[in-house]
Amino acid sequence: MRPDIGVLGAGAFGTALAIALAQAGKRVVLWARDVEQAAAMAAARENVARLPGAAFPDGLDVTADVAMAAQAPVLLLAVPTQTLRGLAGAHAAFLADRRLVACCKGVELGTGLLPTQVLGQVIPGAQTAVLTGPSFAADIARGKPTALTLAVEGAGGEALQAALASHNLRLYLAHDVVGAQWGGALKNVIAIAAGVVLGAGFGESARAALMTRGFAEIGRLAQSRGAQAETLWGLSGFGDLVLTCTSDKSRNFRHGQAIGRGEAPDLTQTVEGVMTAHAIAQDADPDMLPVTCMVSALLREQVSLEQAKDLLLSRPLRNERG
Ligand SMILES: NC(=O)c1ccc[n+]([C@@H]2O[C@H](COP(=O)([O-])OP(=O)(O)OC[C@H]3O[C@@H](n4cnc5c(N)ncnc54)[C@H](O)[C@@H]3O)[C@@H](O)[C@H]2O)c1
Ligand SMILES: O=P(O)(O)OC[C@H](O)CO
Repeated sequence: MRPDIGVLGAGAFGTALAIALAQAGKRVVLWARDVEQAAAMAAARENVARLPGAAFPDGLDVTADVAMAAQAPVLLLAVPTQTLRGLAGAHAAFLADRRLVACCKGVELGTGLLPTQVLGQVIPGAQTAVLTGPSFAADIARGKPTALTLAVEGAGGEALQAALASHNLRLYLAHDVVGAQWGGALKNVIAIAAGVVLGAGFGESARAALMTRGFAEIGRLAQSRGAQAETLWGLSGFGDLVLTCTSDKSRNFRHGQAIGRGEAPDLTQTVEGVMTAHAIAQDADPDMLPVTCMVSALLREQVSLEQAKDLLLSRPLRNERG
C-alpha cells in the first residue's frame, strides 16, 4: 500500500518525526541511505545509533530503497543542510511532483541559500514547505507536547498541516517560508555563542544579553533577506532561540559550551550552526552581525575566547534600537 509520508534521512530528527507520525496512524516509510543501517533499524525496531530507546510503532517501515519511500505524496527531508543538495540531486527523479518538506535548519556554505532555495535550484518547480521550530528529536519521539511552524507558500497549506499534525505535534501554519528558515538557521549560531558564554563562566546575565542582542541580529539579517518581523517572533525564531540557547540537550549549545570550557567539541554530532556561521560571516558586515561574525572567527580560531569577549564588549556604545 502506498505510504502517506516518506521520511528521507534516518538521523535523530527524521526518525523522531517518522515515529510521531506513525503513532498518529499514518503509514510512514523511513529511508536510510545506508543498507546496513536500514536493516539494523528494521530488525531492532529502533534507531539505536541516533535515537536510542524510542521504539518504532506499527505503521513505520524502514527501507534503503528511496523509491519505496518516495511513493508517498509528502516527503520530509531530514538531513543536515550541507548534504541537502547532494540528496536532492541524487534522487531528483523521485522527488519531482512530490511535496518536499524541508526539516533542516541552516544556510548552505558557499551559496548562502536556504534549504528550500537549494531544492528550487536542484529541482526546478519543486513544491516545497518548511517544518521548523523548537523541538528536540527525543521529545517528539516520546510523544511530548511540541508546537512547530509549518511554512507553506501558496495553496495546499491547510491540507499539509492536517496531514502532518497530531495530538502531541501541534502545527501552526505560516506563509513566510523565508522568515521561518532564517530564524531556524540563525538561532543555531546564537546557541553556539550562548554555550560558549556559559562554558567560559561568563554567567547567565551575559547569556541573556547575548540572546537578546542575538535576536536583534537575527532580525536585521533575516529582514534584509525578505523575512517578516512577525515570523521571527514566532516558534521558528524566538521560540527556537529560547530552547536552543537554554538547554544542554542542544548540540549547538553543547558545541559552544565545550569551546568555552577549552574542551574538544564532539565532532560526530550534527551541529548546523558551525557552517551557518561561516556561510553568513564570509561576506557579512561585522557591525551589522557582530555575534555571528565573532562565532565564525572563534570557530576558525582566528580569535581567542578572551579576544572575542573583549572585542564584543569594546565596540562603540550604541542605541539599543539601532
Ligand atoms: N535532532 C533534533 O533534535 C532536531 C530537531 C529539529 C531539527 N533538526 C534538524 O534536522 C536536520 C538533521 O538533523 P539530525 O538531528 O537528524 O542529524 P543526525 O546527525 O542525527 O542525522 C543526519 C542523518 O542524515 C543522513 N544523511 C546525511 N547526508 C545524507 C545524504 N546525502 N543522503 C541521505 N542521508 C544523509 C545521515 O546518515 C544521518 O542519518 C538538521 O538540519 C537539524 O538542525 C534536528
Ligand atoms: O540539537 P540542536 O542544537 O541541533 O537543536 C535541535 C533543534 O533545532 C532544537 O529546536
